[in-house]
Amino acid sequence: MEFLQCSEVENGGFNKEKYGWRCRAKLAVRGSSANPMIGLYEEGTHNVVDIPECRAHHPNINAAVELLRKGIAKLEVEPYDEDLGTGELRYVQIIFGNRWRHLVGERDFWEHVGGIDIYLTPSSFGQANTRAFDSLLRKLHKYVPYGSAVTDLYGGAGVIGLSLAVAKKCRSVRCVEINKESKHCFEKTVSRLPNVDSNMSWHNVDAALEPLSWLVGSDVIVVDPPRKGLDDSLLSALQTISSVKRKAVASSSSPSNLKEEKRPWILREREASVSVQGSNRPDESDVLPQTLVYISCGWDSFKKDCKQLLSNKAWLLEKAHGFNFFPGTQSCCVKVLDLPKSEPMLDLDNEGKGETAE
Ligand SMILES: C[S@@+](CC[C@H](N)C(=O)[O-])C[C@H]1O[C@@H](n2cnc3c(N)ncnc32)[C@H](O)[C@@H]1O
Repeated sequence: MEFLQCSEVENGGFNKEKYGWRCRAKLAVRGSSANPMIGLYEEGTHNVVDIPECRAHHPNINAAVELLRKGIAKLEVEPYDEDLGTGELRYVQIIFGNRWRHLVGERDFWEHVGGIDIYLTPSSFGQANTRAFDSLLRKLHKYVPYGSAVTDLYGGAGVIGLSLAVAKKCRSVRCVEINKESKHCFEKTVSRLPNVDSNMSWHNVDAALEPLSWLVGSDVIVVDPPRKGLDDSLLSALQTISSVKRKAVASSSSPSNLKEEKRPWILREREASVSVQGSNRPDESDVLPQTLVYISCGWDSFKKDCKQLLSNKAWLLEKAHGFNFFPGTQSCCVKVLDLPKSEPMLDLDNEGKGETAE
């Protein structure tokens, strides 16, 4: 399929920094084989709007759509008909999957974000709007104390964790990611980091499995889940950890007293998929998270998760910031910092319009 060429969009065939084009597309196909419509739903309907010259998509996506249009007509492929439930082609996804063929241009794709060089492959998650992401990271850095132990859940190639390792001289950074394709990106990125005396590791693990074991040992937890939000098991682990912490404070437990408590989790030695050791390897099993940073690209799931975290005062919301990752749309990316010290500042029923805009 000629579409494979679109992987080049991800691999540096254009200047994302400058234009901020979207380089992935999921489009609906309707109409007839003679006159196919390939585009997005009109707001609030399932009427497909043809967008042959979409200005938000990279031109290569538009070119691929044009090629598809010709192919549908030539091969007489019948687009889906929602009323009749008939047809052969309903949606197309452009630039997805984990098999890529290098056609032209540089084989390696690096971008500079969060103060470090990041290596990305087409099959690893990459932020579409690097300029907005860079602003988000710079803001995030301010909330992470120097020398923290950080766990970066839903970490992709580890961009957030590794930028923190460098900027905040973190004593440890653990990145947890379900997509094994991102391991190579983490390794390559680490290879270009300046000298950092930090224990850095990347784990190919489902964050929903044994989440407590990722929370214990961290001062700061960063979560950056897909649009569906946090997994239930992680949400309840975050609530559990908060109540353990409150109990510890109430009984003025020292860390060593905490160690003696019967704890509901067992820290099992895990085999890290990638591990880079700094000189400092303290026993972190008594450290509990003080700060949770929630990066969200799904407002509804974020509201739901946040309400649950704020219930029973498990966590208190300190700050929220909105970032315009998708210019020309109503979507924004929200970064929230939960710290157990002040009252909520964000009105969760205000449909995401009340935060500081960046
Ligand atoms: C919004 S992306 C964020 C990636 C990364 N933080 C970044 O900024 O590049 C969400 C990531 O979560 C990963 N993911 C989805 N479900 C997961 C799970 N259950 N456990 C761990 N990672 C998961 C996805 O593969 C994806 O890389």
